[in-house]
Amino acid sequence: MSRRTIGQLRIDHALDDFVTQEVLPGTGVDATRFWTGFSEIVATFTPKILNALARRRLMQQAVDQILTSPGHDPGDIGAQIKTLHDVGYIAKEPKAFSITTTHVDDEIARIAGPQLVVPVTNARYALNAANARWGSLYDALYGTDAEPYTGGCIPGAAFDTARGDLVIRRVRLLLDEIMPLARGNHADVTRYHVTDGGLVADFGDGSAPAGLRVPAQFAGFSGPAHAPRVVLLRNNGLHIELCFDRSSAIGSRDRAGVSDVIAESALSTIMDCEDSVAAVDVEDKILVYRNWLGLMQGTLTASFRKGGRLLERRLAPDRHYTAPDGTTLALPGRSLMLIRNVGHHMFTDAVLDQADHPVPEGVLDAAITAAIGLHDLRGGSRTTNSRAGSIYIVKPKMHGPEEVALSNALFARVERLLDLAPNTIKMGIMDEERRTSANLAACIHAARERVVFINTGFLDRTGDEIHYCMQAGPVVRKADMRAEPWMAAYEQRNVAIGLACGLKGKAQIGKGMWAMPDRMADMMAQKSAHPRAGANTAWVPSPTAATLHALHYHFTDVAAVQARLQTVPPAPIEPLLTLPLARTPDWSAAEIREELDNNIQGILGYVVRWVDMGIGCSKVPDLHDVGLMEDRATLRISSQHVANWLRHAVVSEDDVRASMARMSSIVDDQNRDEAGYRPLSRNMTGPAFRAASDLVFKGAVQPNGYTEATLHRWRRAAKDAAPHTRQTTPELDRASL
Ligand SMILES: CC(=O)SCCNC(=O)CCNC(=O)[C@H](O)C(C)(C)COP(=O)(O)OP(=O)(O)OC[C@H]1O[C@@H](n2cnc3c(N)ncnc32)[C@H](O)[C@@H]1OP(=O)(O)O
Ligand SMILES: O=CC(=O)O
Ligand SMILES: [Mg+2]
Repeated sequence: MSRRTIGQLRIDHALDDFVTQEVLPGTGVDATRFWTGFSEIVATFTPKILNALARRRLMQQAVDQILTSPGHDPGDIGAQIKTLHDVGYIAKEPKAFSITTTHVDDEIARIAGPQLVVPVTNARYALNAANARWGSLYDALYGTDAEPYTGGCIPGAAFDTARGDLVIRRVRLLLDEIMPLARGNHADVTRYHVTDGGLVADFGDGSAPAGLRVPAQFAGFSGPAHAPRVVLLRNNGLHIELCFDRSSAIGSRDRAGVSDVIAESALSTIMDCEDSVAAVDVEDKILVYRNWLGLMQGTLTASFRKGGRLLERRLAPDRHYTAPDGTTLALPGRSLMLIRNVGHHMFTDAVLDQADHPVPEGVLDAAITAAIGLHDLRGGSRTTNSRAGSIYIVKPKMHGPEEVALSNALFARVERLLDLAPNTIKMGIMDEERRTSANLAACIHAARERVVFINTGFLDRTGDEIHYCMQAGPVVRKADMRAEPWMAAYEQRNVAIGLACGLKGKAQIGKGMWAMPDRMADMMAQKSAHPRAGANTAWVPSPTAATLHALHYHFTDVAAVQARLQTVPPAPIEPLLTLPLARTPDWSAAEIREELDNNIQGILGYVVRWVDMGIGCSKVPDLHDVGLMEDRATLRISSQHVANWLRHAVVSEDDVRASMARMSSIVDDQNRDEAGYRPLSRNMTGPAFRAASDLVFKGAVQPNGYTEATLHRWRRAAKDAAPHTRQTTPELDRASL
């Protein structure tokens, strides 16, 4: 790896070339200034980050001491809280305050709706996610189990007319509920048209035409007023398009000629450089940054073959309509994009410091992803991302207010490097570590001028909870975790503290991921709870899930819910700190084996694709064949769970090894059609298997139970052994045609 020396740093040549030749031109920042400034930032922030990591270790040591001290009663929360205050785990609460963040886009501050997350390394998926601002309700209902229909939907099968009719009826009923006519039903309409700036529905039976019950829900149209191609409706700030085409297969069978109903879906998307990607070296980091650059310049494309056809995907244009008053109305064609950087605990050898040590990766991410954001801010992009002039960075895995303050200082320093006005770089704070939940108001206070979201990342949060009580005793089964007192307190407090800190109307209060991408009926039943709990966004794993989850925000006016909740105080801290320990473990041998197999199968199924193929987010079928979204956070939970049960002898090392052997065959079977897959059961000394072993057998001593160090080490070993095992890149997509 050849390097260029600038200031105190030695920068990988490929990264330097990428930054100098691709990122910086057009930003007004020259390369020497960028790298020299970056070198100063590294010199300032590396010791601070190392201190923060040392403090995490000291904190866990103090916790271990508390939890294992003779006579310690895990049920005595009062005593624990006192000690946690003494060791500084619980910080001083700030006085009442309101955040002062400005220049926030409507998608974050004012409109409630789904947030999509996508691995930014996959250009095809990333483009799909950006374009998921708009999605077909017909397709989402027809193509999933959200609309129960005994016939099912078989991918690739001929169109099932009965199922299609059911979907169309369902959508009309939805419209009757959220955008009703003043009289009659949408199902009976034979023609929609625009007269005198209002929407008119004819019924074709001689009865009088009807307008909308709430005429202001008519937001615009395109095409001729007497026969629009599109009618645009709006409810709770979210739009729905009725599309008309009597010559299309669907429209020709429809009384009113409706060919599709398109819902505004993913209002925002998190382009992820963190837990859903496998980026272990400079080559991978450049792929991450190059895709983000393509998104911020509006030039990213991906070519691939689908259904026998060659497709090229690019960013969707904005959408234009005639407003009811005759003026032109433009709506964004794409999700508002945020970028999730890595946490403070990651280091990258893409750049080495004066002691030849890898530099903090979060510092590199902050500088480069913000520099890339300049293309959007300075008008150098073919498409616009932030209309409010902000760059949105999501910062994960911060432990407590000092670490938020550290990120805040880092962002401020990057702003100076890039000549940005203070607080142009906004911060999303993942509430996903225990010390952040316990001090949430202080965390928000530490970034009060730039915070744009708090979000319950319950997956990492569960992993951290298990790691926290590693020494205290065996934890409950994974599926029982959600019923533990800490979880309810965590979710309620996040909303209540967010509202108390003035996030309403300025920022997002978000809920976590739906991790069963194929179970859309279950998602529809359960995720409606998120807006009802006062969250103005919640994570979804796919564009289809975004379109369906958007419906929840039509039924619940989150602004009204938040106004109501504003007087509800946060739950006390005691339940939040109640450990999820199995009080009198009485699991049968079969239950223990089932729990172990379930965890090991998830670990192996995810890790083999990560390490051997560089795929950071996978849908892994569980033992009941339910596809689960697995990423590094779900891996953290499973590996910590096994490590905890090993630590407390619920399972033995032999049990774990036997489970790993059994589950290897199952995972091999699940991947039998995957090109280039190397069976685990025939490769038990290979890097994937060894990574999985390290994750469980060394899990108790991994700082905070993080999986990154182990995954990176073994992925690098796999790449060294077989350098062709690359993750999907646009180039490879093209090459594989
Ligand atoms: C705890 C946390 O940190 S959670 C955050 C990290 N998690 C994520 O980012 C989840 C992202 N989701 C994903 O990566 C995927 O949805 C998976 C891996 C879970 C499932 O992927 P697949 O098995 O390929 O999905 P499936 O076959 O059902 O659908 C594929 C199609 O959906 C699209 N798609 C699926 N997920 C996404 C997504 N998140 N964004 C954009 N498009 C997506 C694909 O582009 C593809 O469409 P295309 O063929 O037109 O390009
Ligand atoms: O990042 C999200 C989580 O749940 O963890
Ligand atoms: Mg997380």
